[in-house]
Amino acid sequence: MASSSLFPPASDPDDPLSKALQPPPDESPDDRARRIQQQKDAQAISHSIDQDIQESRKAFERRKKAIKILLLGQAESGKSTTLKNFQLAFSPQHFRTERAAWRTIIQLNLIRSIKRLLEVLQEEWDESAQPLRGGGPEADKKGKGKAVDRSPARSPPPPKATVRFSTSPLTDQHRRMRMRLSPLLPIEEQLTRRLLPDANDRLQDVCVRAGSGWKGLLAGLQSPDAAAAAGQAKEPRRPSTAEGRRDDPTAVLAACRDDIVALWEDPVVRAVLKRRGIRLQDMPGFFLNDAARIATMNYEPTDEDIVRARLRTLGVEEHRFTMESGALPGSEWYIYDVGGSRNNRPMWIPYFDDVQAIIFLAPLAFNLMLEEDAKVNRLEDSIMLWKEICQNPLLSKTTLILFLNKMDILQATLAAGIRVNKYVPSYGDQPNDVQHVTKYFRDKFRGYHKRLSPQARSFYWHETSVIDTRSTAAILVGVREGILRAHLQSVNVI
Ligand SMILES: Nc1nc2c(ncn2[C@@H]2O[C@H](COP(=O)(O)OP(=O)(O)OP(=O)(O)O)[C@@H](O)[C@H]2O)c(=O)[nH]1
Ligand SMILES: [Mg+2]
Repeated sequence: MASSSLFPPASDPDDPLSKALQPPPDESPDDRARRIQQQKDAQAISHSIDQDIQESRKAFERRKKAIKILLLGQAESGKSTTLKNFQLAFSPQHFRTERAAWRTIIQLNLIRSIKRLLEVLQEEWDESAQPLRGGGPEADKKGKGKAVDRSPARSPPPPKATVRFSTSPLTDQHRRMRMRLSPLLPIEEQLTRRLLPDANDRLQDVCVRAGSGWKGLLAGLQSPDAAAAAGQAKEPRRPSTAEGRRDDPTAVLAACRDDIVALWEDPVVRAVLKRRGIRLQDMPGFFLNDAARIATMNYEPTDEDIVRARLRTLGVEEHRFTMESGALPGSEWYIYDVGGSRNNRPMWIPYFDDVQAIIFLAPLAFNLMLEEDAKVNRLEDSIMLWKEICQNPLLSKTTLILFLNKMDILQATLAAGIRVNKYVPSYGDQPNDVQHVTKYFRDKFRGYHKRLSPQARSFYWHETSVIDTRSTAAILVGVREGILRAHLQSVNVI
């Protein structure tokens, strides 16, 4: 131990170090007291180093024995949402301690939708006053096949065509509402900059860097009354100053509540959105339908709100939790949640040789393109990623579990009459319904798994809508038991 080597026993008079440490023969009482104090301090430091080493050793052993799961899939596939379902189902107490931080994220998600709505209205005003390229406002979106146009407000097209857009049905009343909502606009930028100070380009949506302590930062950002009320709000909250904090969205949202609700429910606005082919409902982190509940001083996120909140992941986040119930309660699990966009993918590799299972999220988004590359179809990208994972030799013994996620969106897409064979010609004239479409793509994933896996392994898959916490909890119980069984088999316990 470090403590014994620092202070050799006094009984060894020949030891050179002991000799060097001997007090001088003419030591004064003050010097003696100082020397003894220094020895005590050094001993305390040494003891705390010993403890740290022991703790690290224990943590290392714990991690070695723990079950580790890696969540993979492209951006927006639902990895972080699956993680939240895991926490909610198996570690609910811990999940709920983070409610205060999620409150701000949900408010920012709502503000983002309002911002997009106002951008659309602005485009409508601009275009109603200016000449347009032939083909109308939808012409440049068709090729992309995007259900939602999430691009920032674009400048009006160059005035080289002859077609004039009809006069906008929007009125002065709409302009006044937009004016009153304008204080919301800078909030997102201000808060996002605080969460990610080194971001230099325009941020697509709310994101945080892994391990940046954003939950603590966000919980701390709320005004004292907001923080006090988050958790057990009994009294309606008041902002701590007349204006509230400049970057605490609560007071500004509450002041804008009636206008937000009125604008979103306005039939003229809905008609404009429909005509322009924009479905804000499909944006990640869509909360406009809940604006009346959220834009209040004492808003408390529900579990479902937290699960639906959109927060882009950057890098790799490690989440450790202890099972609060079920088989092996008290067992430790590590879940690694990764950023799915292309520039994040190289960061996945260091985690490959140390995980027991991968949950791969693949939404059957056959009609959407990647946000980071509008030329690449999302489903093609998912299949390409799946192939890489299946054939990776580092993962040959890893259990792969496929979640065909966002089944609710697939259902809505097919119900809206969007045909698969328009985007995937090989689908041919098979029925355009959920059952056939799911089977077609599931068989593709299964085929690649069988053909490319370096050694035979079972194919596990689930159809999921991970924003539905109830059905997801049932699926996760099965997933957890399966992973546990495979883990115990691999260490020869069963
Ligand atoms: N309708 C629907 N929305 C979903 C589903 N799963 C996830 N979402 C939403 O899709 C958005 C993206 O989900 P995330 O879990 O943040 O995606 P991610 O894979 O972690 O994305 P990155 O962190 O960017 O890699 C969120 O707004 C979710 O609420 C689903 O099954 N159905
Ligand atoms: Mg994520």
